[in-house]
Amino acid sequence: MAPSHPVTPVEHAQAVAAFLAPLRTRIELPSAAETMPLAEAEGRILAADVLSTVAVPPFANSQMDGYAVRSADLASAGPDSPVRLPVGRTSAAGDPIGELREGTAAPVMTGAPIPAGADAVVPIEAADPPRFLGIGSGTGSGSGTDRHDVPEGTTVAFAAPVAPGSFVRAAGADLVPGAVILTVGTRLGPAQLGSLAAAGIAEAPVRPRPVVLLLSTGHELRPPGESLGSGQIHDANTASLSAALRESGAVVATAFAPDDADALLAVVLAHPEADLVLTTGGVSAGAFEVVRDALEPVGVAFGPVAMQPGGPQGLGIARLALGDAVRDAPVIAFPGNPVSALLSFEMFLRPVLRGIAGLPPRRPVQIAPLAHALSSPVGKHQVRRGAMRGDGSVEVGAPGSHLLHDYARATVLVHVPIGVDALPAGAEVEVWRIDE
Ligand SMILES: Nc1nc2c(c(=O)[nH]1)N[C@H]1C(S)=C(S)[C@@H](COP(=O)(O)OP(=O)(O)OC[C@H]3O[C@@H](n4cnc5c(N)ncnc54)[C@H](O)[C@@H]3O)O[C@H]1N2
Ligand code: MOO
Repeated sequence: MAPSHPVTPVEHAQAVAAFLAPLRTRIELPSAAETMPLAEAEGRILAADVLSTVAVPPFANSQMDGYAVRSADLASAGPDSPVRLPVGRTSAAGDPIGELREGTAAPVMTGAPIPAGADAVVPIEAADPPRFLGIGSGTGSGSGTDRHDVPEGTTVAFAAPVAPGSFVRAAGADLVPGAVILTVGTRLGPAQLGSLAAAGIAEAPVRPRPVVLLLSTGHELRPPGESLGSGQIHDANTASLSAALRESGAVVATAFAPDDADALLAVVLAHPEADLVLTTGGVSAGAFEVVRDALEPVGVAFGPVAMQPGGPQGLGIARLALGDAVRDAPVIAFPGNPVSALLSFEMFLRPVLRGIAGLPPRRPVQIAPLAHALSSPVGKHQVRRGAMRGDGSVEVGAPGSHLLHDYARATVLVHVPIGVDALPAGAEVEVWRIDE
């Protein structure tokens, strides 16, 4: 970034994406893959194609509760000339594959193997009688026992022919052995995890997630839950940015650094696992700018972005001395005001992290008319928090970068571009939905 004159938010977003490109490349290396049990793989990205070694389903099975038949046996069946067949042995889900004797019909339940020799299923509703008699666990033949055989002499009639293959789910219909189940880069959601499980796969190769050290700075901060002394406030950024980072697929470590440059560097050095250090606070023009003081001399550039809130930003590799060795720590520095910090995340970091995580990088965008007039600093891209009204217009809240509660109630972010100093009611603005 250019530290002396403001860059546009678009330019800074591109700079952040370029800055994190090496991290993305590293994460996407096949050799970086981790093997993860399915139960822990939700939301992760596949690091390699996954192939099936088995057929799914593994055997031909019935799509309906009914009778497995040879379709040829019913060729002459009609309303006036029903075909009556002796009832053979039942096939229930979980039974081994049986065999259908020629000229018989075998009760078959949904998901049960089609007996060898059968090529079609007639649903029970189309049989006469249209219900199973003398089989199952409710037949009174003794508690807990399932009856698979009907009494000798039982028959069933069919009043229509059946096409070969009717209601038969073929072996391998979902997956054949050797088929690619999912390709590299696929995000593992419910259907993907289920499909892997159906193919008997218990663990998957996934890409590592970026580890972000989130570092809040400022003597005035106390964790929520603690009482405040004079001049102190509760730390909001750790909560908001931790959630934002996790929602975008990152693993978060949190730390706090007081307003002391050496202490801040020590915290960074104590977290070698971090792929990225994200700081909040201590970057503007005050006399106690700990982030700037600590990191500017070791390589991080600070400067204004023409955005409001979120103007002061920092970006760069901090080269830190570690005994005789050095450690390069990629750093992104956000301003401390809670709205500024969260909007900085929204504009600069969220799209990149979500791209790495296989998530849609952009918010849903729409154009909406303003419910009322507003003003904006002409040299800055202003991002206001707003809410959609029932009539489709957008009501815009106050611009202050300390008004986090307003943000919490907002449903949209309202964008007022550089070069605009005022807009009348009814003017059309770009809004990003944040309520999904
Ligand atoms: N003379 C100037 N003053 C300021 C300028 C400027 O250009 N010239 N820029 C203003 C803008 S814009 C912003 S944004 C802030 C940025 O300040 P810092 O990043 O240095 O942040 P701090 O001074 O540490 O804090 C600002 C504000 O936010 C509160 N804060 C900080 N961290 C947290 C947290 N984790 N949770 C809740 N609140 C936090 C802090 O108490 C301050 O009130 O500078 C302006 N000033
Ligand atoms: O740019 Mo600051 O982020 O407005 O409060």
